[in-house]
Amino acid sequence: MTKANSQTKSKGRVLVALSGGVDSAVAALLLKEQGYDVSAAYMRTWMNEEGGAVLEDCPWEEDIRNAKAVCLKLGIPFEVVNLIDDYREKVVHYLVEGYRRGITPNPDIMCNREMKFGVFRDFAKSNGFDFIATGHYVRKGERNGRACIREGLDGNKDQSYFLAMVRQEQIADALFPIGEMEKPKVRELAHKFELPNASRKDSQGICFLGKVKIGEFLENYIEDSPGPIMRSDGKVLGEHRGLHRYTIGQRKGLGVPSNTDFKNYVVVAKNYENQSLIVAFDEPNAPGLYECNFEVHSLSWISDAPIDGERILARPRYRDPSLDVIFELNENETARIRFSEPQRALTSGQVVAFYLGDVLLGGGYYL
Ligand SMILES: Nc1ncnc2c1ncn2[C@@H]1O[C@H](COP(=O)(O)OP(=O)(O)OP(=O)(O)O)[C@@H](O)[C@H]1O
Repeated sequence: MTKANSQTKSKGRVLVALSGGVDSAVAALLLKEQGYDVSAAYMRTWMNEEGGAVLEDCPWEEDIRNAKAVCLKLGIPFEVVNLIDDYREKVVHYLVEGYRRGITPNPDIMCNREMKFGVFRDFAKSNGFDFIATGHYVRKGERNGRACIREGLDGNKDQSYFLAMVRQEQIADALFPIGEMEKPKVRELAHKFELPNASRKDSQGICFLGKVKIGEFLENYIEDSPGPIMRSDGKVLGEHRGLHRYTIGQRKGLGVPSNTDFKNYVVVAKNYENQSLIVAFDEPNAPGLYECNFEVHSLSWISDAPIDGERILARPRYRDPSLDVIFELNENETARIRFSEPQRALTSGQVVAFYLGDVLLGGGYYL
């Protein structure tokens, strides 16, 4: 086919968010096969230069090498977009301030709303692209005549939860080419087309933290602020280095043995008035550990808010199944939800995602 021919037949210009991993590489491959005019860009969000020793392991250079090699193989243009400042402001700041305030933020969800479908999308639009694409395991659908997101076909890889806080305009021109596929098929395609990263391991964890533990990262930003570790009956068991280092439901790293066979302590509350970390035996009746009722705030809907009588499902956290809930919409983008079974350790700042069947409706934050 001549260049002119291929251009007239193009389905439009798409900028693929290419991470260096296999999923977005196969997304780019599929779009090219489908007749789009494909370019790719790597978002540079790592803050290795300011994180000093903590972040020196960051594999961003390897990511870029992989992304570049994929583009060379596919014969598509590649560039690195430096979004470090935006990332610092929109994700890192939110993460650090959230921990400082005692909530448990979700930087992956923020990264999707503010970076991939925010700054990155704006960059694509201002450079004349018709679409952006990612390697997320989600499908595009339609609800009430508007774009919506459905769970990925591969139930084990579904990433719709992470898109719970994006809005209609952010996804209207987004493409998710691998959402209809199962992961083994994605790998198989990568091998078949000899993509240079076909055997690369899947990435894990918060996008910029890599191998670094969140506690170690936060040490760069939040000073220790010690206080007592206290049992719910008031007995002091030890001292902690700062409430921001703990989250409700945490069992590991507490440093206080229960001295009771088959029983472990678990964090059930953080009391900021006297800086005390409250622990209890990890049992179903531990105070505050299991709840059915939750207040949710800052609700965000991808198309329309659900209407009365719709059977709403809620996914309390990533990888949990979506469950029936009683949903009561209140004013000011708040709601009250009730699960039929008690849920363990859902805590302020975490996100609940709402669904109608496999359609992602939106999400909100636990109060
Ligand atoms: N640094 C980055 N630059 C560009 N796009 C990115 C970057 N990080 C993630 N993405 C995009 O977001 C998608 C989901 O990111 P996630 O970190 O969950 O990766 P993943 O599921 O392991 O996918 P991949 O195999 O493509 O890395 C990726 O498929 C890619 O499209």
